Amino acid sequence: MSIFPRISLKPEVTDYLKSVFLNKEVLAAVDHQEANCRFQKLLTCLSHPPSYTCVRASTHLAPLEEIRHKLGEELKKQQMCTSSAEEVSVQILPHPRIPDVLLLPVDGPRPVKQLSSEVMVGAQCGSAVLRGAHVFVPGILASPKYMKAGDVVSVLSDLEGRCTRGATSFQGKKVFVGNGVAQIDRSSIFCTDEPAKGIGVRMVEPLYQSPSFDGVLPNLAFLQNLPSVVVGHVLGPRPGERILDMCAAPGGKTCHIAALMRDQGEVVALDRIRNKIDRIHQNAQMLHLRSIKVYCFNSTQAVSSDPAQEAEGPPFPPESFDRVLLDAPCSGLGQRPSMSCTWSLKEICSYQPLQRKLFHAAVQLLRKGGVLVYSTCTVTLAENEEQVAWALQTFPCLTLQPQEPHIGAEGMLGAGLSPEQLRLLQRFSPELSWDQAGTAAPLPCRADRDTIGFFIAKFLKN
Ligand SMILES: C[S@@+](CC[C@H](N)C(=O)[O-])C[C@H]1O[C@@H](n2cnc3c(N)ncnc32)[C@H](O)[C@@H]1O
Repeated sequence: MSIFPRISLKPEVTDYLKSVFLNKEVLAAVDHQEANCRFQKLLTCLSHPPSYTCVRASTHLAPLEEIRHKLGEELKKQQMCTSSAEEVSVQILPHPRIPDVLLLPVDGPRPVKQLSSEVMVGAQCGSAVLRGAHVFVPGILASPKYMKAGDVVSVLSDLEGRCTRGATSFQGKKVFVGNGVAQIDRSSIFCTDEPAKGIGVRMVEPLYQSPSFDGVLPNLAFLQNLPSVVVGHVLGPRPGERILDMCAAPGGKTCHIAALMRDQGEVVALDRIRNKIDRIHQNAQMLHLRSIKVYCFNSTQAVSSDPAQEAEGPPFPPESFDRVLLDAPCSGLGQRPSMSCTWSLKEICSYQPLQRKLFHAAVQLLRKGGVLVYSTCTVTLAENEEQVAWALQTFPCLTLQPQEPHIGAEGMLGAGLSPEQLRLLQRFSPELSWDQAGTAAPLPCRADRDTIGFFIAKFLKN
């Protein structure tokens, strides 16, 4: 059900996206009204959270059923703290086709009454609350003047990033995301030299209720969007192989790859941003994975000009890897929920050249007969199908491969790809089933459709 306004974008970005979703090839296949209706649904579903939470289970450490049982027990304990014993029920379902996925329904939107006491949080924090998080202190922008720990407050998300930090009220564009209990006085948030950390508002009546995974079985249950889990399976790593993850932080997919290899072989994880590298180490340690080697490195320069170089770390000689994952930096327009994006069209369009540079390095580093997977969490043609068309033309050694599992839709029309090529691509398009019927379907059926916007292409190097 829609309760939030459509995602707010700069008009130039809306016009651009509309021209993408109503491109000539699309309009030759479906009528204008239908294409426009899909585009409007996209803008609406992007501002709403998916109707379930996806957990990747560490099946390299324990069987799925055991993890499912333990998770159920932990979440029951969590619920007992806020509800009476009769009300406690936790539904955790396995995914019918993906052996390491557990799905938990989200209850929402719920009829929660907004209060007069308002805590304003940043848009990113507001989106996290809609996916089950509490409010952490750094996310708080404004609070009532005399707010004390223990006060019951409403939490609202600042849609356009206009709320001044430390304000006592805010009249700009905002949306209500639920009620909670302040864990900290206002003075400890804004009037200290040492910035406070930890939970600032514990959500007790969120608009969308889903379990908080903060500290719950951290080594066995890893929160990850369903399409991101699909990427690991599509890459298909095998024990003993050497794999490169070119854009790895925070390491969700790196760890999945190592887990699928039963921690046998080597997974090289690169990321350009130094302070994100620690997260890859932490995640690998938490999941007991030792086959991961992490380096802070610009992957566009990861190919060594000296083919005889035998160094352990980057740059690497050409053809050093059995499989390469290029989970590319992208405009991120598929993320849900996302109520506003303040980026200019120039920013949105800035990723295509960088992705191509990374692609060049990926193809060189892959051995003949190896597999390359390219993925993004965005919805544009320029970063997805157009990149595939460009890659097939630029690298005659590459051919598109079928994906397993293929639970999303096929590629989108508009980049000149043939119907056979489009069928080999996997595009997660939540707008295609954004209606009452789609969200009312039983969970395992709707899980594959009610996802973030995402794209996956799999290539073989001949
Ligand atoms: C989509 S995120 C990766 C998410 C990650 N694969 C996961 O599943 O947890 C893209 C990452 O690319 C990194 N990045 C951007 N440009 C890069 C470059 N030239 N070389 C290496 N990493 C880069 C960013 O720092 C960011 O962490």
